[in-house]
Amino acid sequence: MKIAVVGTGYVGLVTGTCFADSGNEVTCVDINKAKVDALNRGEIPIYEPGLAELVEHNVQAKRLTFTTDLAAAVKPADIVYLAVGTPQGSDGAANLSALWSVVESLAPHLRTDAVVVTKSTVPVGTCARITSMLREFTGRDCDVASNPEFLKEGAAIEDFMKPDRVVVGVRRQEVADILHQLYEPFLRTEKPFLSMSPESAEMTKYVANALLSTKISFINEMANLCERMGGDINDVRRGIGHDSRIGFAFLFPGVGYGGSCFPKDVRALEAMAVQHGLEPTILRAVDAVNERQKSVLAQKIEQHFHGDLGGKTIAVWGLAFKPRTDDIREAPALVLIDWLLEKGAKVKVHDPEAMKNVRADYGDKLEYCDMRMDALEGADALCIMTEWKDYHSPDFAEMYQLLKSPVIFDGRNLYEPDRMKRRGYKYFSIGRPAV
Ligand SMILES: NC(=O)C1=CN([C@@H]2O[C@H](COP(=O)(O)OP(=O)(O)OC[C@H]3O[C@@H](n4cnc5c(N)ncnc54)[C@H](O)[C@@H]3O)[C@@H](O)[C@H]2O)C=CC1
Ligand SMILES: O=C(O)[C@H]1O[C@H](OP(=O)(O)OP(=O)(O)OC[C@H]2O[C@@H](n3ccc(=O)[nH]c3=O)[C@H](O)[C@@H]2O)[C@H](O)[C@@H](O)[C@@H]1O
Repeated sequence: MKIAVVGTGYVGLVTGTCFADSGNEVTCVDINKAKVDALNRGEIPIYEPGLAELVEHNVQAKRLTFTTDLAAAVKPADIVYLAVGTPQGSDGAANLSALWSVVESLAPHLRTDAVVVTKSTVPVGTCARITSMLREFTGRDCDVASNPEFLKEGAAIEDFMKPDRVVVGVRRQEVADILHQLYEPFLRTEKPFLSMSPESAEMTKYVANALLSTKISFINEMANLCERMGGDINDVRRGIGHDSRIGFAFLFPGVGYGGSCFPKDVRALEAMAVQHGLEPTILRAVDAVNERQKSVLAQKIEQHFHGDLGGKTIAVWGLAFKPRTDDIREAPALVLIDWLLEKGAKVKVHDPEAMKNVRADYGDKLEYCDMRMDALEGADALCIMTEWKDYHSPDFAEMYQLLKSPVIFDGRNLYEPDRMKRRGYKYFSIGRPAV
C-alpha cells in the first residue's frame, strides 16, 4: 500500500518506518524543514533504540522517504495517517490546531478512495469532526478512521512490531478490512485486532493512559504512607503483585510519571468530563498526587540539609522522563533541578542520552558530565531520577570516595537500603525506611 504519514515525531517516524519495513511505500511528511532535511541526510532527530538502523534499511530499500510537501505525499496515498502533536492547551484540553490545519491542507489532494486515519491521541469526537470538515472541503464523504497508538518510548519499535492489540475505530467494515490487511504482518502471534466505533477507539486510548497513570499515582500514595508508617513499599508491591487480579505492571513507585503523554492525556480526559458535565474526581486526584510526587525528593533533601542548600553541590543521575529515551518532556528530574537551582545549589548532571536536550534548555546553569562518576566528584549528595541500566550496579566504593558526603536520594528505588547502610551510605528512597 502507499501510505502518507503526516507528522514525523516519535509516533509518526516509528509508524512510518514500521509500515515501510512490512513492505509498504511510505512518505513521512513534516512541517519542520530542519527535521526533514536531517532525516534526508540520514540523521535521526530522536534517540529510540533500533530506530536508526530500521530507518536506514528502509530508506535504502526505497520504501521510506521524507518530505515537507504534503500535497505530493497525499496525492498517491491509499492511507493518510495523521500523527501530529496534540499538546495540552491552556485550559487542559488537547490543542488540535496542528491537526485541523493538516486536515484543511490535505483535503484538495485526497484520492476519492483514500482512508484518513488518526494516529495522534485525539479527544472523542475528533474523527467525526474530521469527517464533516472533509465533507465541507471536498463535497463528498471520505473514510475517516481512528487507530490509536499504544507504544512506549524506549521500546517503540518492539511495541509497534509486536503490539498487545490493535484498535481501530471505523464506520464501515471495508475500512476495517483495509487496516487489518495493513496490520496483519504485526499480528502473526494471534494478537487481537479490535474493530469498534471511532468514538470507542478514541476513548480507549485515553482510558488506557488514564488507568496506567492511576496505578502509578496509587502506588506512589501508598509508598508515601508506607514511609510514615514504617512499612517497605517494595515488600508491599511483592505482596500484592502475586495476586493475579492485581499483577506487577506499572506499580513501581517513584518521583511521579512524566513524558509527553500521561500528564496531558489525564488532563485532556478531565477536560472532556467537565465539558460533558461530569466531575472527574479520580482523574483530578491522579494528577494532583503526581504533581506532589515530583517534589518528594526535594522534601527529603531539604530536611537532610536543614533547608540550607546554598553552596552545596548536588549530583543528578538521570534526566530523561524514563530510561532508553532522550525525551525530557515533563521529566520529574527537571522539576528537582529547578528547585535545586532556586535554592542556590550547584547542580552536576549525567544522563546517557538526554544531556543534549537539557543543555539546549539550561545552557551553563548546570555542569554536564559525560561520565556518570564525574558528576559525583565533590558532590554533597547524589539524586537518582531515572532508572537507566547504567545506574543499577555502580562501584559503590569508588562512589564513596568521590562524593564529599556519602548521601544518596534515590527516586527509583534502585538499591537495597540495608546494603547501602552496610556500605556506609545515608540512603533515602521512596516508600522505604531511610537508613
Ligand atoms: N510519544 C509517544 O510515545 C506517543 C505519542 N502518542 C500521540 O501521538 C501524537 C504525536 O506525538 P509525538 O510523536 O510524541 O509528537 P512530536 O511532537 O514528537 O511530533 C509531532 C510532529 O508533528 C509535526 N507537525 C506539527 N504540525 C504539523 C503540520 N501542520 N504538518 C506536518 N507536520 C506537523 C511536528 O513538526 C513534529 O515533528 C500525539 O497525539 C501523542 O499524544 C501516542 C502514543 C505514544
Ligand atoms: O500515549 C503515550 O504516549 C504512551 O504513554 C505511555 O508510554 P511512555 O510515556 O512512553 O512511557 P511509560 O513507560 O508508560 O512511562 C511513563 C512514565 O511513568 C513512569 N512510571 C512507569 C511505570 C511505573 O511503574 N512507575 C512509573 O513511575 C515512568 O517513569 C515515566 O515517567 C504508555 O505506556 C504507552 O502505552 C502510551 O502509548
